[in-house]
Amino acid sequence: MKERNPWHTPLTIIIAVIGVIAIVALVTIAVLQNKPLIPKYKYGIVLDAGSSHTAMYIYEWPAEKDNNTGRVEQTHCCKVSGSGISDYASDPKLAGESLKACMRDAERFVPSERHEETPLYLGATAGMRLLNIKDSAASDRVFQAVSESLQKSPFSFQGARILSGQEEGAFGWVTVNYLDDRLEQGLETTGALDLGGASTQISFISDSFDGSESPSNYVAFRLYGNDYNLYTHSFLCYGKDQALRMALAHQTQSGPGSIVDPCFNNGYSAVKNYSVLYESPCVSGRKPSSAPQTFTHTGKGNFYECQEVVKSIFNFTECKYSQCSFNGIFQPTLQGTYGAFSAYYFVMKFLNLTDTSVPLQSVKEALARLCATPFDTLKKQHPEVKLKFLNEYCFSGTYIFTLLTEGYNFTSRTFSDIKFIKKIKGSDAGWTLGYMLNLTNMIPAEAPDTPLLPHAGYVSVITVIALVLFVLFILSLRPLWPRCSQKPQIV
Ligand SMILES: Nc1ccn([C@@H]2O[C@H](COP(=O)(O)OP(=O)(O)O)[C@@H](O)[C@H]2O)c(=O)n1
Ligand SMILES: [Ca+2]
Repeated sequence: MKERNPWHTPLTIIIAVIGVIAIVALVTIAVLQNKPLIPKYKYGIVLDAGSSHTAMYIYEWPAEKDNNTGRVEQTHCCKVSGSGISDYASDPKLAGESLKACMRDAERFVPSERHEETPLYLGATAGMRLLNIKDSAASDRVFQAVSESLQKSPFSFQGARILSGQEEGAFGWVTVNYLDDRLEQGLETTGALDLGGASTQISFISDSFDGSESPSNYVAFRLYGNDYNLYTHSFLCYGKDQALRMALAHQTQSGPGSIVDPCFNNGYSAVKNYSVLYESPCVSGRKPSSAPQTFTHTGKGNFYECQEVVKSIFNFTECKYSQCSFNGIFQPTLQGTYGAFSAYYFVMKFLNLTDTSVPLQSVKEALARLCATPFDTLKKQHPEVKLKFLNEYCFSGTYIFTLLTEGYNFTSRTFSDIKFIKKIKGSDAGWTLGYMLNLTNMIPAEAPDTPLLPHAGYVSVITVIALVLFVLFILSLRPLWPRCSQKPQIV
C-alpha cells in the first residue's frame, strides 16, 4: 500500500493555497500602489528679453509633482535672431515679429494637448529699463507689440514686463541654488554673479547681513522650510556693452576726433558715430559740446593702461555705509562660493579659464597676453569667433577682472571661489528658471512631507511582513496538523 503524505490533508492544502494567494495579492498591491504613473509632463515657457538678444527657454516637470519638489528641467532653448527688443523702439512691430520663429519651435516641443495650459512669460531686463528711462512711451509700444504677438500663440500668455534689478539678481540666485539641489536639502548656498550687456547683478547670502543697513538690497525667502536673507544688487549701465560705452565716453571727453584705446588690440580701427555713442542714458548729458560727427577708434592693446581706463568708470571713494562695493552701494563681506554666468562665462571661456578654479594671477597674465596680441594675429588665431566679440575681448576681460577685484573686492584668495558656468545639469544658469518657479509657486515655503521609506524599501518591508505573518499563521494551526502514522513493524 502507498504511504499517505501527512501534509496532503484538505485543510493544509487549502491553507497553503490561500496563503500563497494572499502573499501574491499583497506584493502585487504593494508594487502597483506605489509604482510611479507613466511619466506625464507639464511645461512652462519663459522669454528672456535681454539688452543684446532674446532667448526662449522651455521647462518641463512631472505633472503629478507640480506643487511639490519635482525637478524642473530645461528641455529646449531657442535664440531669437536679431537684436534685443529694446532695439526695436523705432519699429515695435518688428520686435513682435522677431519672436515668431521661436514660438513656432515651442509649438513643436510642447505636446499639443498641453499647449493651452502652458504658461508663457516674457521678462525684459536692462535694455528695456534703459529704454523706459529714455523714452517710456517707446518702451510701452514695444511691450504692446510683443504682447500682441505672444497672445496669438496657443500658450497661456501671462504677460510681458520689466523685471526690477532686484528680481533679476534674486531669481538668478534661486536658479543656481535650485539646480544645484541646495535649497531642498538646506545646504550652504552659492552666490550668483550675472553679467549682461546693460546691467550686472551680484547676489549672495552673508551671515552679517540682515537688511538693516541697506533695505533696498535685501530679499527674504522662506524655501523648503529654511529662511534666507539674501543680499542682491543690480548695477544698471555696468553690463559689459554699456560699460564699454562709458569707457569710450570717458576717453572722448577731451573732444578730439580720435581715440587711441588700450582696451582694443593694436591694429584695430573703426570709425564711430558720436551721437550713437551718446544715445544711451548711461552716458547722455556728457557729450562734449565741440564733438564732431564721428571719431576714429583705434587700438593700442595694453592691459595695464586699459585697467586705468576701466577704473575711471567706477566711483570707489563715495560710501555712506560701513562698507561699499562701488558707486556708494552697500555690500556686505563676500561669503562662500559663486557661480558666474552669462557674459562672465562667454569671456572666460574665450580665455580658456572656465574649467577649474582659476588663480587670479593666471587671469591677469592671460589678459595681458590677449591685449598685447596684434589684432591681425588674433583674427588668424580665432577665425571662428565673430568679429564683434573678438574686437571686444581685451576690453571685456579687463572689465570683468576690474569689476570682480576692485568693484566687488574679490582677492587672490577669494577669486578661486568663483566658478564660471553656463549650464547646471543641462539647464542654463540665469534668472528665467527662478522667475518661473516663483510665478508657478513651484518652490514651497515649507519642506514637503516625505514618505517614511523609499519605494523599494516599502515593497521589501511589506513582503517580509507578509511572509512572517504567513509562517506564524501556519504554525498557529499546529494542533490541527495530522500526526505521523506509525510505521508498520516488520516482524
Ligand atoms: N556668445 C555670446 C553671447 C552673448 N554675449 C554677451 O552676453 C551679454 C548678454 O547680455 P543680455 O542680452 O542678457 O543683457 P542684459 O539685459 O542682461 O543686460 C551681452 O553683452 C552679449 O554681448 C557674449 O559675450 N557672447
Ligand atoms: Ca541677461
